[in-house]
Amino acid sequence: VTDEDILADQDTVDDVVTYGMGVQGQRFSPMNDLNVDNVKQLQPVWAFSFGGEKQRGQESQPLVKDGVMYVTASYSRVYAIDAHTGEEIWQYDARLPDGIMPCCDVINRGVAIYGDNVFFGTLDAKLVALDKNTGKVQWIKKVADYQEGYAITAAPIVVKGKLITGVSGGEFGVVGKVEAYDPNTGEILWTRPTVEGHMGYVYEDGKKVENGISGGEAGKTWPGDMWKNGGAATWLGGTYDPETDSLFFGTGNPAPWNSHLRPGDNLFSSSRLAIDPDDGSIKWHFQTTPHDGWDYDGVNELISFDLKENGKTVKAAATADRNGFMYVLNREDGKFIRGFPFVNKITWAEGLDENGRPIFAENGRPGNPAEMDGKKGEVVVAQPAFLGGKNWMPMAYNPDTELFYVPSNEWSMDIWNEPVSYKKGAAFLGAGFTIKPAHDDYIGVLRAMDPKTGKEVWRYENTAPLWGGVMTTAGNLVFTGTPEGYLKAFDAKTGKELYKFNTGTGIVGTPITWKMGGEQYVSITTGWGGAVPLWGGEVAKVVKDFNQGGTVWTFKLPGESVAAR
Ligand SMILES: O=C(O)c1cc(C(=O)O)c2c(n1)C(=O)C(=O)c1cc(C(=O)O)[nH]c1-2
Ligand SMILES: [Ca+2]
Repeated sequence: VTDEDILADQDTVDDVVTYGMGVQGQRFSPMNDLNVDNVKQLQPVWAFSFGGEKQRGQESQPLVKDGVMYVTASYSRVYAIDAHTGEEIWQYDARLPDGIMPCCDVINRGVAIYGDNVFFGTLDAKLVALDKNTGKVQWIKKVADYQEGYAITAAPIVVKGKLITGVSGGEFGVVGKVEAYDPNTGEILWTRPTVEGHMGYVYEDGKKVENGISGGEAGKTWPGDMWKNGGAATWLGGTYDPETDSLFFGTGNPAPWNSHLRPGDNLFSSSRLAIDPDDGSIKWHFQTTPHDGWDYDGVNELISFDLKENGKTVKAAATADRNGFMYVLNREDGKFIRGFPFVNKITWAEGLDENGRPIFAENGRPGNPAEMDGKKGEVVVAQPAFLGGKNWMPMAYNPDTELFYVPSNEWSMDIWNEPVSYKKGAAFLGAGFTIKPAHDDYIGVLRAMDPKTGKEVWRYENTAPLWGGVMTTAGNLVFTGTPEGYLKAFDAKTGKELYKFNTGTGIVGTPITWKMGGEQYVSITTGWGGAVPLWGGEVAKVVKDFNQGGTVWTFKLPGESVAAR
């Protein structure tokens, strides 16, 4: 796999070599062999079990290259599978220490591929390079200290010959960062901390050279020393826009959750960052939730697209935030074009100002314990819940319909603050919460959103929270999976449900499609898990009976039973 293969991924149908089905992350396939007229006939061709006794939370998006599928599973495992037959080629199991601390289940979202190697990040915060033909380890590199609470759950990406990763750990007061490594050797090339005050570095011939303090200096938007454990984890990885030569990484919650301990905007938490892939410099930032007090991590993917409006084409990008607002930005400079709610109710803000900054609602923030009995601050009911109007599960953009397909949820939480102080490797929250459904009969809403009007064009309501990614195609289709276990397909223009198939366990994975032997295939990982059953409060009671398991399913239209080799 070359840089050219990676940059062409959204247009080439024979393989899927990037997380996002293209570096811009649109998750759009130009194929229409499979379409609204024939999708009803879609049938499984094989299913591959991840096996093992401890499978859960399969959030991986598979990659496919030269008839081989590369997919990760929980507990930092990788499989290479013959994409024609579903037979295993090799398996790699990372040896994890006992003390790993992923906040939100033992998940992994996928591999990157470059040259003859596949790469992935582990729950003990390492990058691993494996020979794509044999699964043999090429190198292993420690990215951060898991004992401080660091982990890696995102798929890395390869941009301009560099392997780029984010880190998890916002709930433990780590310092978020984005880093680039040499894919051939595993040597670090640059590091960019995402909390104001920390120094970035580039490495020249093995020498560590200062490359500027993030935000210029410490203490501008943080009180005292709070920036030293400020969170802003880059835990969902990033996208890349070749036209502006920018990496787009989101940053998670500031630490601790209790916002009364850190008055100020707390840069660069709950933000989107445009980063120079050559040296890790920050080109611009857009903060969705300044002084976040609700765990509204700003990590959700920023998808580049051409916004055609008033006879002009703007290089735009859009993101649907945990905080309930969807944002359309100019991706050249990060300027706010427009923003609008994509969920039914937002309690913490009254709206956005002309720069996209939230207008905080009075009494929307959980209270300060210091103003109560010192043990627990005033409880507020906040919507969306911290699990978000949308969480990690990627949306998709279809340039034919010019709509975004957003997997979203409607729920609220009781949230309160408590005193807390930083202790290495311990949860750094200073908050408690209980999540509650917002409606009697559904939580999940797959919605088609128009980035020009901010209007919802169609919606599909799902009983359980939606926690899987979305894909759209030139066949006028939208695919996603449900925790109830169904792979579903909808008409991209109308939202009419056209297809469903019960995979037997809840889906929190992300579908892909590719062509092999002249036929269009669709694959998705299945296996219930992720943050909802762990942190979902009253929602977790509703979803606790979904079976776990772990399988990758592959589908195509009836025809030859096994594609021509
Ligand atoms: O701040 C962080 O470092 C961090 C990391 C992760 C993660 O790595 O999965 C999640 C979250 N936060 C988080 O707040 C969250 O709601 C969440 C849901 C999930 C999931 O995969 O279901 N991961 C994470
Ligand atoms: Ca978080």
